[in-house]
Amino acid sequence: MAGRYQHSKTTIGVDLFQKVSEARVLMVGAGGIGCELLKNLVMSGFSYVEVVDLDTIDMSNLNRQFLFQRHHIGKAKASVARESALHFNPDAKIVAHHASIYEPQFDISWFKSFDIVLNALDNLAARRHVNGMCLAAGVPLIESGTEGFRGQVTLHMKRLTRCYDCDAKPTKKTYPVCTIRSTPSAPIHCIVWAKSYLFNQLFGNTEEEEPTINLEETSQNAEEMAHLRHENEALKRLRDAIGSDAYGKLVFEKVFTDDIKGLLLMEELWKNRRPPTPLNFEEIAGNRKSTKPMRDSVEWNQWDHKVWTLEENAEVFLESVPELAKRLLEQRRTDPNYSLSFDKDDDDALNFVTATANLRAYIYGLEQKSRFAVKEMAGNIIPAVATTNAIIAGLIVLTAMKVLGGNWSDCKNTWVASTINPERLDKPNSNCAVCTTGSFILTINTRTATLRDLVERVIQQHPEGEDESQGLGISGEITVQEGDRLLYDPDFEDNMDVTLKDLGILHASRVMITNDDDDEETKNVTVVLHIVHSDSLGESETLFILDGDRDIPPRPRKPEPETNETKRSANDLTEINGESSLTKRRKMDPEVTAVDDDVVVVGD
Ligand SMILES: Nc1ncnc2c1ncn2[C@@H]1O[C@H](COP(=O)(O)OP(=O)(O)OP(=O)(O)O)[C@@H](O)[C@H]1O
Ligand SMILES: [Zn+2]
Repeated sequence: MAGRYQHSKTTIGVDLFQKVSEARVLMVGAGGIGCELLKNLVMSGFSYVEVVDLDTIDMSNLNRQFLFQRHHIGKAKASVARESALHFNPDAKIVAHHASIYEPQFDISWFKSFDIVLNALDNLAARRHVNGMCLAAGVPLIESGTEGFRGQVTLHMKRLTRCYDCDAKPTKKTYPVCTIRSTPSAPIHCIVWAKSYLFNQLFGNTEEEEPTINLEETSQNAEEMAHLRHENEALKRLRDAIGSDAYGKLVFEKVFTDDIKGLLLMEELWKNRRPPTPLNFEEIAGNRKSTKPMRDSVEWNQWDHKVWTLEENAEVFLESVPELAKRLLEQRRTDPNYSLSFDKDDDDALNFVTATANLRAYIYGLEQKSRFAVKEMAGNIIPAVATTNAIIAGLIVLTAMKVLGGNWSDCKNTWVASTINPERLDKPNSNCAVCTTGSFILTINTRTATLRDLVERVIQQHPEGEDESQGLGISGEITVQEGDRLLYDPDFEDNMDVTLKDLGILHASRVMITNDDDDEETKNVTVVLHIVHSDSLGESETLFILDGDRDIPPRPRKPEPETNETKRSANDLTEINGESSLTKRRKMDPEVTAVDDDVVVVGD
């Protein structure tokens, strides 16, 4: 043991030592917090840990994810974290899964096999998924996050404390649609336009993700809305030219010349603003004779940090459009629905967004930015601090020990800023749409059962006079969804005779049932069904087995959850709501018009 420090019976007491060494721990995420945490766990006497991480090691991880070294680049984080942690305690049993936590192998019964779950994740959607699974499995969850010098550790246990979703998460940074589309007044507005609007319009999924203009037309903005709609239609037509040699020039002239000329006709807009100046393609790019790219005349590092000239921006724009178009068309040969999404680490995408944002900024007389600065602004980059991760990982282990020792009254949620602030645990939020919903495990043969079986027999069958376990007995108008995907509502019965399997409802799928009828008693009830596939159930015998929260009948909830601004995940401060909540929001709020990873454009 020389040179190695480990907790022992003497440092934490015989009883707790026993509980800790017998505990089955799940750690999700082996990044900045996860590396620190795994090392702490194995050195604190934990002897069984399963680690799940979907990623491989990147050069940029090495400065703080100290279980990884240069020769590990490209290898799975989970397996390398395991190997390295075993050097600290060769007796520990660590099981590594190089996989996403959403995979069906990580189903309810697997979650139930753990005594505690520790999240060391970096995104809201995965956190929400684990929260839902822990609620359904009845396993305590320790949630954590860091952002620069700030971080937090929170403890969640079904019915005892608030769940991860009890507190509303800050919504995405929002911008009025008119500021982004017609009257930008800061460089960030041009970056958002380039990244969230034009990039998606040209290379995104034009069927599903197309940002549309849904604003109510008022006399004030009717003219502007009509113009924006017209702009959008024209861009759609232009997309047919994708792949042609002239595509870059056509897009350039449309968005930097014609659309701006159209906007100038709306004199009202420019009464108190500096009017934009349309660009002239021929003057800026049309007459260039040299074929040597302008960037070749400067060092790469300088090129990244300097603010490009108008001509340089035009050149980069005209290079990046065909590059991205080529990639899109190649992929669409095998997958017609393929679309690109903006990634700050994709050189062509970043070049496109930098050049586009700068050309637009020039038009509006705004400051232009270097590629380096645009990357930071478009990617919402906040540096990770190893010390914060270490503090948080230490607090996670302390909290886990209290939970395993049954010492719940001593457990705290902890917020780290310039000081470490413990707070008592709060009771669940009675308006939380996640932990107040009934959650059931539905065992069913997904290959033979149809959506009709699910709706009419599992969900709607009235239990009156029958064995309670036979159905949920939810009456009235219901909606059945899987994630954002609508499977059934009273106006959409197309899939009724399709099997669950053919509808993509498989083992470990989660199906959400919402009762939308007007009856005050049952209004807004949401129930989650965790699907467990079983080959042995079929039509001739038992169709399904339902197991779950019968002791908490589904109860009404108010539509808006309580907000608690001070209690949010540090990681989520710049992070945005997951896809599903955005879609929900889009349904509720017709003014949410354009959506991407970290920006929502809303109506003025
Ligand atoms: N759905 C998921 N399933 C499993 N692991 C996940 C999932 N989503 C994220 N992760 C993992 O969570 C970890 C979070 O770690 P961290 O916040 O340090 O991010 P990172 O990707 O390593 O670093 P950075 O984002 O700063 O480059 C990552 O290793 C990531 O692969
Ligand atoms: Zn909750």
